[in-house]
Amino acid sequence: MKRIRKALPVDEAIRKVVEACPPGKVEEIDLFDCYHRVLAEDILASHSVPFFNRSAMDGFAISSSDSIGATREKPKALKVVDRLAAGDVARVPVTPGHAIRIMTGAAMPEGANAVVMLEKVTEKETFAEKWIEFYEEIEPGKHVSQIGEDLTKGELVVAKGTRISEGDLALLATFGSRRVAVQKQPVIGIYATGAELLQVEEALQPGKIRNSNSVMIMGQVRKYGGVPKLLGIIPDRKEEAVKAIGSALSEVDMIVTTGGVSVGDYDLMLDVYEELGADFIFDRVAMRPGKPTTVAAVHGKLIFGLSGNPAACFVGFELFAKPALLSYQGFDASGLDGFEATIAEDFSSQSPFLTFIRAIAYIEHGIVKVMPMHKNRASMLSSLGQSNCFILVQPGSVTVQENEKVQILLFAPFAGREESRFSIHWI
Ligand SMILES: Nc1nc2c(c(=O)[nH]1)N[C@H]1C(S)=C(S)[C@@H](COP(=O)(O)OP(=O)(O)OC[C@H]3O[C@@H](n4cnc5c(N)ncnc54)[C@H](O)[C@@H]3O)O[C@H]1N2
Ligand code: MOO
Ligand SMILES: [Mg+2]
Repeated sequence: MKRIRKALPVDEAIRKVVEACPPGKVEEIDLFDCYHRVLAEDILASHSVPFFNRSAMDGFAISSSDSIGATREKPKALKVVDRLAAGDVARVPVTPGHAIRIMTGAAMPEGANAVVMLEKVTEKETFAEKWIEFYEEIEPGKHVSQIGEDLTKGELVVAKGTRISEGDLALLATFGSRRVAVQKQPVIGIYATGAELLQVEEALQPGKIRNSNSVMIMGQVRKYGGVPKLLGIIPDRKEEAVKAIGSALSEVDMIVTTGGVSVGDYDLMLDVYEELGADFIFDRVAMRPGKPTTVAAVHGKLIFGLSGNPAACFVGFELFAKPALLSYQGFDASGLDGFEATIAEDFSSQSPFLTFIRAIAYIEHGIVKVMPMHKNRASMLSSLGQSNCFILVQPGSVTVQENEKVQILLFAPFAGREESRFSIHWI
């Protein structure tokens, strides 16, 4: 029986994907492999930082009371009784009239509560005794990093759900977290479909094209923290496709296929999914490009049937596979990350559906501007490389004048264009 395909609004389709997304799993890995992974536990400070009062300068640890009355004309003199490198612990305390030479990061000796910088003293040696003279009063705590001034024991240091940055790595190392609980990265199987497809390295042949979607999806999977698994090209034959996708399902967390989801004679993907026992989440979306995008669940795993047209495939991934990848890694992925931008030229469109126009967003004089790309058909690749966002255009006949506001959806950072750069005023 032929399926009756009803186009779902984009927001509803995204919500349904997120609802159907199985919760991700947690694994424990080495800290040194954690960069950009998603933390699966709260990290609390297991001790204060600093853990001991320490010198913030190379200088001399003194008791500030020994500096009272020091001036250029009447310097104070203290006898130097020891020397401490970072990592040392003082052998003797600082007693009145005495100082200890101390390096940045070394623990403050008992009896000392301030540090005079090396540059602020005159060093003298008399009869093998070392002395310093300095010329100003030193307030208590001067150049001393106090216990817990950075972090106090028990404080939340890195929150569950954080994508671990290089700074977070330093914090985890500080607290001895060599093994870290992180969200598992979803493994995404990628199948291209179509008799016209050649491998990337193959010579062109009449009527054929190279498979460009698979490697593009691979990049998108990596961008959102997944692990891509290229599964190759399947021909437009139902039995082979059922076998190939069916056997791949056990090895991956989700599958993305491209092509074969429209209404053509060789568009068999929906039949293939059906044969695999799929629950269809939707089989058409009220959008352009990517109208025939289909998402189904087979044995609890999501299959994304993206369109074969390169730009439609790209949009389908950004709208529906991205939230699933993020959700699997523990993020709230139910909303779209939209921004408002000022359009840089007049624009008009006519479409019965919400349309995603590839565009370049950049910052000009502190304002987010957006320039639509001109080659915007679903089948066109050329604008995919440079663009970093979609302009969302409502259905119907739409005209936008230069400098009017539009909604954009970013899928890459502001970059790649002179206008996006600005000079830093260093002074
Ligand atoms: N009668 C109708 N025809 C079409 C409709 C429709 O509603 N009625 N929808 C059009 C729309 S919209 C789209 S989008 C496409 C969707 O096509 P499919 O998802 O079925 O994809 P294919 O037919 O397999 O291929 C379409 C196009 O994309 C090229 N392609 C496919 N795979 C790749 C790949 N891996 N790398 C690069 N390019 C690929 C393929 O050669 C075709 O040119 O259907 C419209 N038709
Ligand atoms: O919906 Mo199709 O993706 O416009 O070309
Ligand atoms: Mg087709």
